[in-house]
Order: sequence, then C-alpha cells, then structure tokens
Amino acid sequence: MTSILILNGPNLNLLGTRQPEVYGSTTLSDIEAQCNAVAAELGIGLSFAQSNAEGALVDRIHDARGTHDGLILNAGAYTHTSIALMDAISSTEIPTIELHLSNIHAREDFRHTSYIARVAVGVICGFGAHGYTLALHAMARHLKAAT
Ligand SMILES: O=C(O)[C@@H]1C=C(O)[C@@H](O)[C@H](O)C1
Repeated sequence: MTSILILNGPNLNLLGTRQPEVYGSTTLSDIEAQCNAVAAELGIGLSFAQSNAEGALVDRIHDARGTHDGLILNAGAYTHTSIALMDAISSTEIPTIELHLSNIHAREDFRHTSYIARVAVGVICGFGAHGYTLALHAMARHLKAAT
C-alpha cells in the first residue's frame, strides 16, 4: 500500500489560535482528521507528525526512507532557512511536496525564499487547511504515475 508522511514544522501545533487571519482557524488535529478521511478514500496509508525542532524533522525525514513513498512537508519557518532539511530530502530521495497554508509569495520578502522548493516535486501554498488534502491528491497522483 502506498504510504505518505505529512510532516509539520514549528508553530503549526498552534494552528487554530495562531494568527487566524493568516493561517485560518482549523486546528492541526482537525487537519489530521480531514487528511485521514481523504487517505482512506484514496486507499493510501498516512502518517501525520509535527515538531518544533529542526533536528527532529530531519530525523523524521531520514526515518521515512523505506517506510513512506512520499512526503508532504510544511516546514514552517524552517522553509526559509534550513539547508539541513533540504539536504535531508535530497539524501533520502523521497518525492516531496512543499506545502504552506498561506501564500508565502504574497507575504514578507524573507518568506519568499524556500530551500525546500529546490528539492520538491511541487509547491502548494495559499489554500489554507485545504492545501493539505490538495497535496494528498497531488502526491497520490504523482506516485501512481511513477509506477
Ligand atoms: O503558511 C504556512 O503554512 C507557513 C507556516 C509558518 O509557520 C511560516 O513560518 C511560513 O512562512 C508559512
């Protein structure tokens, strides 16, 4: 069975109350429930995790090699700074979709840089919580086409 890991970075555990005008009011646990429902419809396995620690996110990406076929990563602010996460994705060669709730290209200049996009299959941003299920559909289609 195809298996996808959805991995979330720093401050995303605060979704629901964190700047709802930017990130919406849906909590991360609600997003997880929505993703589990879509994964069941698609017949794919799903793992869902979050960490505020850059090294823990690197470890989760390493651990995904051999256990997951695709990665959907909202690295939060590490998107804009982390060569370590970029290298982890390159090292494991897991197809990766970069995901953001907000449209980072319409925000502050420092959010326009993404180290993840350099090693991603594609990028989804600006669709709020719905972006997670969009990314699931996109990754499922990408993996099916690759077989
Ligand atoms: O929109 C999002 O999901 C991203 C989430 C964050 O926490 C920010 O640091 C990023 O810049 C954007």
